[in-house]
Amino acid sequence: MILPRVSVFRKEHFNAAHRLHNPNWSDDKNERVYGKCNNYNYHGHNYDLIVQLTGEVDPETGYVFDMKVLGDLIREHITDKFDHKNLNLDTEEFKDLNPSAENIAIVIYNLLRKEISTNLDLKIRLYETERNFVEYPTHG
Ligand SMILES: Nc1nc2c(c(=O)[nH]1)N=C([C@H](O)[C@H](O)COP(=O)(O)OP(=O)(O)OP(=O)(O)O)CN2
Repeated sequence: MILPRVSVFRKEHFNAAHRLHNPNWSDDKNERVYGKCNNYNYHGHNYDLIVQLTGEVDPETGYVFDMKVLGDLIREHITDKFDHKNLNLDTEEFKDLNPSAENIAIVIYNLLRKEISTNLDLKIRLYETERNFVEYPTHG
């Protein structure tokens, strides 16, 4: 029997500070490429995170995945780690990784992927501002 596949979404939120900076470049080049995002003393964003899971609807529960449990997983593995943190200074993940929206989405994906069955496709959408957002991965 072919079971219908549905996507479920959970939205969470965290605030964090960061600085976009490439240590292999001169200060001038960093300023030219990243502009105000290279501010020496960091700057903050209100990140909106949308986690998408896609899979078959379990005929017994009617669920693809319990969205309450998904919220708990995101809080435990993502927002408790990054909320109200300076990503460059306070987190292991971005010690040597530029905390662009793209890299933050990849890090979040890799942290959550370990927690969720591979029967489910996982996709991350991260809003850095109301107008700037990224998705990872680009397929699935
Ligand atoms: N590919 C990427 N481009 C940019 C990133 C990024 O992570 N990946 N980050 C930034 C800035 O950190 C931040 O997003 C601010 O960008 P900006 O466009 O200035 O922010 P707003 O949308 O709030 O401002 P507007 O007034 O709409 O310009 C930049 N680029």
